[in-house]
Amino acid sequence: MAGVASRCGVGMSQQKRELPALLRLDDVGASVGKRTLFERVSLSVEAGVAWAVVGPNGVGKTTLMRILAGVRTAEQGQVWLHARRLSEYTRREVAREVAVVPQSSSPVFEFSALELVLMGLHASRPRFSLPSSEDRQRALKALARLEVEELANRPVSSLSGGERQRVVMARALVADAPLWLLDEPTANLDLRHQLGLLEVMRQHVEGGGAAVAVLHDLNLVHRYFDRVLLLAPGRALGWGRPDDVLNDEDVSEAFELPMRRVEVEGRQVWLA
Ligand SMILES: Nc1ncnc2c1ncn2[C@@H]1O[C@H](COP(=O)(O)OP(=O)(O)OP(=O)(O)O)[C@@H](O)[C@H]1O
Repeated sequence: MAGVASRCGVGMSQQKRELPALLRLDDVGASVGKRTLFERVSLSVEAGVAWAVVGPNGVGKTTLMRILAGVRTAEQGQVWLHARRLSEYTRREVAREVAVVPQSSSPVFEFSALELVLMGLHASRPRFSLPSSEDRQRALKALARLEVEELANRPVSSLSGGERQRVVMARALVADAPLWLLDEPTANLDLRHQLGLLEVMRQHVEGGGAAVAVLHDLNLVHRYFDRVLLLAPGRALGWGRPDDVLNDEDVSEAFELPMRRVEVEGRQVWLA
């Protein structure tokens, strides 16, 4: 395996030098108790770029997303949002910059789908203000974009896993935050809706936003993501362009399973 540094050299700063980093990780590491999950991860999330985070169960993907969202402090290194340390922002300031789609969300209260989507607007509205009719139209449009408009008045607790996932994605869409953090956004979705959701993410990125998403399907990484971070138990194996980072040797090592990448009709496909 080549060293991490050689692959990190495929930094986006060389590719899109003109675009400022929204989020930057400097030598970031995380551990739980005495167990190191990963260390020395240094990368930039720039406008116009989608990053995927991949690796086996329990390797630290959600932990990393929590660090990027500012709800967990990294044991090592620094995270920068624009030019300031992420830790210096208030929660409300972070929410204006970062929209989060968590791995799974169980509603505590009986909100309707529309109310849940409207929560995406809270950070950019005066405190305790009621949503305007324009806000409601925006939220309905976001629900329609995710093909769940007809669920607007349904209690979120009554939705199926896949329906709820798309409603939560609509909340990110309406928030208008430049950076999206998506933790397994496709987990509960059938293939058509997985592709639809990733098209929505792509549109956000092409429009000058950025995204970081945890994914388990490596085939989708090649198709929808510009950069990937590959985590293995105890360390980050590499980060950079999917075609470089996701090689047979490193992917097999990370997942502790012999895996092979083949090309089918111009697409990269993984075989186990
Ligand atoms: N508060 C905690 N206390 C103890 N261990 C924790 C805590 N939070 C996370 N862990 C452990 O840290 C490891 C990484 O968890 P994390 O949720 O980041 O993994 P993941 O890569 O997202 O996994 P998955 O693919 O299963 O979602 C796991 O072994 C988890 O049990």
